[in-house]
Amino acid sequence: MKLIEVRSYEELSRVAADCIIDRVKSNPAIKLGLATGGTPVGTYRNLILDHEANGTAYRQATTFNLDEYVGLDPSNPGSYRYFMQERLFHWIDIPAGQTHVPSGVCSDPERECEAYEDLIRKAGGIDLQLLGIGGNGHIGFNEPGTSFHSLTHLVELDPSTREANARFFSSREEVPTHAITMGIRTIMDSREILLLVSGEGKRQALKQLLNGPVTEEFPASILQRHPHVTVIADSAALGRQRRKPLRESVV
Ligand SMILES: O=P(O)(O)OC[C@H]1O[C@](O)(CO)[C@@H](O)[C@@H]1O
Repeated sequence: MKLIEVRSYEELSRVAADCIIDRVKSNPAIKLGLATGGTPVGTYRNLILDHEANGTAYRQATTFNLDEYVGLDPSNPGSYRYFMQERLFHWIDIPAGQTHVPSGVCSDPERECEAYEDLIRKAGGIDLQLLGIGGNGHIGFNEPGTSFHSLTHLVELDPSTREANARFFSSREEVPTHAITMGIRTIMDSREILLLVSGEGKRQALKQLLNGPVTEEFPASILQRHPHVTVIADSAALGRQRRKPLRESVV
């Protein structure tokens, strides 16, 4: 894995956006895997600023989001479809039909999962997958114990994940109990992965990701086996201050 150490969340967001912009420019019909949560918000802000200032085009791009809460329709502000509309899709020139988020309100979740896998496969797979990491090592909504062979599936959320995501809802009880998520294998099949880690709260998870064993008890650890992963981590997550702006190393 390549590790890029940055000083701050702002720098992390700029570096991540620059990487995405670079890939979009060299492959305008790119298939992008996208993430939600607090971490990628600054990255999306930078993509929008760049689109406005430099006209980077997303007309030919296709996106696949990692996950969606079960029971929340796209008009619900807690849903990930709503999040993506507000934070990115509305502000760039990507056609709505080329943005994909699993449906949280389908009548048959199992079929929805299979259909989502099919969509990704028919698109030719994901070129670049953006990821955040949960404090317990989850990627997407793949909680500890998830099989490394899993494809898109229905999950019951860990209480710690519901607790961590309660900040996006008006009360803890409103956080859905289930979600549809790309599986670990779906994520690992991406040709390139960009993982963002920010803040003191992620320090332990980052340490385990970089130095721990590969185990299903810590889902993100499988990324050590992917041939093309870049981790961008800020000082707070690394637990050390950086005076110089950027440092790249192979870990
Ligand atoms: O960026 P955050 O809000 O810390 O979340 C980390 C991860 O947790 C999730 O929000 C799921 O709980 C992922 O979508 C995200 O990648």
